[in-house]
Amino acid sequence: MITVANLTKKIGDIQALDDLSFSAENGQITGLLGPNGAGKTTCLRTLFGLLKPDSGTATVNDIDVADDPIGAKKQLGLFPDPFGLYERLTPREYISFFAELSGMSRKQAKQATANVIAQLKLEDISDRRCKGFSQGQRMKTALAQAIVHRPSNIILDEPTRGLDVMNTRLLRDILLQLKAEGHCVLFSSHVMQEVAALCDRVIVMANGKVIAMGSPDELCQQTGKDSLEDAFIELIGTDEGIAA
Ligand SMILES: Nc1ncnc2c1ncn2[C@@H]1O[C@H](COP(=O)(O)OP(=O)(O)OP(=O)(O)O)[C@@H](O)[C@H]1O
Repeated sequence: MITVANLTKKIGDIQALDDLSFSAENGQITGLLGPNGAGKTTCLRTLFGLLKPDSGTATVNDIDVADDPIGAKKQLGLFPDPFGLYERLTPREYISFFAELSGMSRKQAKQATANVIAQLKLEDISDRRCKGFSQGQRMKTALAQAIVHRPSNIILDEPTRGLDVMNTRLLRDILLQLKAEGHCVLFSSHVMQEVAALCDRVIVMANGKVIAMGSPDELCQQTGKDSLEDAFIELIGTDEGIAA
């Protein structure tokens, strides 16, 4: 479970997070939906301990990220930018490097890497260098890295960016599988269809604040609209920065 409580963060003159509070439950996919500049990335970076909030707390399975960053990270998988893979490494080397960073012994890391390679059906590329990989191959390698240590919580920042339809569907299936296994999945997006199709709960954000939260159906009911897209525009007051 992931909880943020009263998070504030000012970057330069911009109030990127403004008293932001919400939680994401186990066994659910929670979407952080907001227009460009809403503060989604800032929130996720704070959760992963990459940014220090000015005030408020971020906790992962009740571990305060600021007090125990290593303990919190063990419970958290971060889906990184798939374009930032180490090109000289093979997926097997890359994934097991991160498994060891999470605190596993070399032997445990080797086994965990073999398991995740089988789970994501990466066998055909697992011993090729990442250089030249397609976007889908990169996505799967990045995701394998995020889940190799079996974290109970996974956060993903705009995971479908740059993916084609097939790979978007593949990622969707993997997220649904993680949810079915009881993981807490939190992802940010400004793509309405993706959020409507996947999320049990949606946190609507703008200007660093929570504007509304609920299931896609509840948000439609709250606003008296038929689609999440119309509900979102009603809540935010504009369709700027949103993709259908
Ligand atoms: N390093 C930085 N320097 C200056 N301003 C920043 C920095 N990081 C974030 N901001 C500002 O903080 C606000 C929130 O940015 P953030 O990247 O968290 O939004 P986002 O919701 O992830 O947007 P997007 O959908 O465009 O990725 C924006 O106004 C952004 O310009």
